[in-house]
Amino acid sequence: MPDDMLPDAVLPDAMLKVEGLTSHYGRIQALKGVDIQVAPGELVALVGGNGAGKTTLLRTLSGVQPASGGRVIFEGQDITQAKPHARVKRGIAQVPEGRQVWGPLSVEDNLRLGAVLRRDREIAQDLERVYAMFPILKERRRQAAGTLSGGQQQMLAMGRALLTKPRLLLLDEPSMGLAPILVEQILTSVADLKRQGVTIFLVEQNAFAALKIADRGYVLETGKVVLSDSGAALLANERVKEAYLGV
Ligand SMILES: Nc1ncnc2c1ncn2[C@@H]1O[C@H](COP(=O)(O)OP(=O)(O)OP(=O)(O)O)[C@@H](O)[C@H]1O
Repeated sequence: MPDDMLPDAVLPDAMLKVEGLTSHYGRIQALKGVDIQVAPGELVALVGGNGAGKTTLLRTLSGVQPASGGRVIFEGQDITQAKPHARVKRGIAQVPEGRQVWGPLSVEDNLRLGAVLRRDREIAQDLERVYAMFPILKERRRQAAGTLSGGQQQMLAMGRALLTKPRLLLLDEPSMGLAPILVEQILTSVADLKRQGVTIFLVEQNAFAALKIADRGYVLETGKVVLSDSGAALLANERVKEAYLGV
């Protein structure tokens, strides 16, 4: 393990522990033994270039992509083989790359889809919380989701994930395809969510924006973690600056 990696002992109570995780597409190995930890209440960013394996890692955490080796431990339970819906029930929600909202359905029906696995009666309250966070969604709640802009669809995808009442939110490239001002707005919302107590694992190609709000970060290259440190230290790291920040 390189000197700049955090040893396991630093996070004895990690909410999420990823140990030696591997994943394949046929003969292509996309993840080559990934070790990552996220403590309760943390906002942890994963940055890396095209094809590094970021999306594959998130899909393996949410259970839609099988792991070929290693382990995923969530709140002390081994969930490496658990089905996606079982992980949602345990409190893991993923906001997928490209939003994937249901275009013909209304904004509010999209949000309610996030709550279909819930049995409690607090859904109306949580819906109001999402509307308070993203007032534009309340304004457009009866409108078809497909008519929203890219930034609004990202808010909707985040709102839908929040309706599952997650303890761990997995975000895949929320800034993708958005104008710089919207990137800032979306990532400010992500930082707000952390302040409200949601633990967040944020995958981003926009390394600067992600590391700026992250407590800690990991750099993934060709399926392996090559660096890990606080968000601020990674922003100041020469290798990160050169490869991901264009400075
Ligand atoms: N469905 C697939 N079939 C075969 N290979 C795939 C598939 N999806 C991804 N890969 C390969 O796995 C590796 C990791 O891809 P992945 O999409 O996880 O990277 P990424 O870091 O998310 O990149 P991007 O930012 O471009 O989405 C790449 O080499 C990619 O070509």
